[in-house]
Amino acid sequence: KLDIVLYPDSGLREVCKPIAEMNDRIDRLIDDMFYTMYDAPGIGLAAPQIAVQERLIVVDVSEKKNEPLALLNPEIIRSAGKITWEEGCLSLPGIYANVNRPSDIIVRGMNRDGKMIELEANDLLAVCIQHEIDHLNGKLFVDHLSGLKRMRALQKFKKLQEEGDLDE
Ligand SMILES: O=C(O)C[C@@H](Cc1ccccc1)[C@H](O)SCc1ccccc1
Ligand SMILES: [Zn+2]
Repeated sequence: KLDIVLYPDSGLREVCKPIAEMNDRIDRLIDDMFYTMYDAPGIGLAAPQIAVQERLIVVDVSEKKNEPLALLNPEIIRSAGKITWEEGCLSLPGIYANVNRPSDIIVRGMNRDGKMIELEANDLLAVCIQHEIDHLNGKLFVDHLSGLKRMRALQKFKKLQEEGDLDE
C-alpha cells in the first residue's frame, strides 16, 4: 500500500507528465495504485496522489470491485449533459461538496496492455474519470466550488487535520 498525499502538498498542484510507453515500471505502479485505491477504500486514484507526477489513473466504480480500469494519458474528447455529485477526495479526507460536471463523456487513453482505447462513460464513472483527470492537471474538486464554499471546505479540512494532530 502506498501513502496517499494530502492537501496542501504541492505535488497535487503540478501538471503531470505524459507517459511515453507501457512498461514493467508502469505495470507495477498500476498494481500498487489499485491495491491502495481498494484499501482506502476509493473508486478512483490518480498517480500524483501517490507522489508520482505522471499521467496515470485507475478507477473501479463497480459494486463488486471487479471492473478495474487503468488509463495512461487519458483525454476527454467529447462531453455532454450535466450531473451534480457529492464528491470527496482521498487527498482531502472528510471534505464533501456538490460538484457539477458533464454526465456523458468519451475518454481516450492507453490501457495497461499498451492499446489506445476510446470509451464512453456515464454518470458515476464519468464523474470519477473527470475527477481523476483533474488530478493530472493539478486540479482538485474544491476548485469547482464558488470562492466562499471552497474557503469553508478548506477551513474545515484544516480544522480536521489539526484535530487529528491533537489526537496523535
Ligand atoms: O481522491 C480520489 O481521486 C478518489 C475519489 C474519487 C471520486 C470522488 C468523487 C466522486 C467519484 C470519485 C474518492 O475519494 S473515492 C471515495 C468514494 C467512494 C465512493 C463514492 C464516492 C467517493
Ligand atoms: Zn481526488
